[in-house]
Amino acid sequence: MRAPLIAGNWKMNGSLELVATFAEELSQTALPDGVDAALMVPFPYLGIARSRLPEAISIGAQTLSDQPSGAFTGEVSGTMLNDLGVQMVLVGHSERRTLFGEDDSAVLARVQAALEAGLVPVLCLGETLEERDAERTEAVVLGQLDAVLDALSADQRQRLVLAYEPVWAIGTGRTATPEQAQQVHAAIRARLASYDSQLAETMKVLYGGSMKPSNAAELLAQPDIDGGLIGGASLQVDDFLAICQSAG
Ligand SMILES: O=C[C@H](O)COP(=O)(O)O
Repeated sequence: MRAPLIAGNWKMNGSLELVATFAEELSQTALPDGVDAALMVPFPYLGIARSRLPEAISIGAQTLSDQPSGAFTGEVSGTMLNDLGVQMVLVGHSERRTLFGEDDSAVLARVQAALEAGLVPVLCLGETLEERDAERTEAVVLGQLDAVLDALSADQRQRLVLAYEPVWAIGTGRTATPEQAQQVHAAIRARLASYDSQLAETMKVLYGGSMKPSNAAELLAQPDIDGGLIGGASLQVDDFLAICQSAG
């Protein structure tokens, strides 16, 4: 049984005031039984988010360096994140792949750095609209998955969370239909089974891309969708909580 995980990704948004709002609301509102929640906040807010938000909410970063330490001005290592009590980190988000040139080997290096630091990597996968139109969705998504899983040990693979995010649905208001999302999630699950049947049973595969309170329930009802990676709607505490309720 995979407990659903609702993870908010604030991207480069938010403020100390928003952290305080979430801290207040989330300390007054219990999450539904059996639902895990996480917030991926910008680097400057990680420490205060960890200290002010309830322990039940995991705190995540949005990227990390592929290096453990050294002369890499501006970078943040997995060990530093761990020092702050951060538990998770996004890796391979499409905005990192597209805007910051992170290819599959850069993504793999960051997954390995996260594992080395004791963090849970949330590995993001997804196709562009052009790739979907060319009927290459599964080839692209499974290729991104293999590029990481092939290089990890069986034990390391078990520590990942996956997020399928069709690039054309991110921040566009255009959500994959539940059937479209389920089809890709099922293909991911089948590929996981080709590595290890236990892995396919236990690994959480989240959906991301314009998930909001009005569409979360039907997406989360799909058998292979184990939660959501929420961008825009995670900036409103009421919307974030409503999506957590939908997962309950
Ligand atoms: O990480 C979150 C995703 O990029 C989804 O963002 P969105 O919910 O604003 O479409």
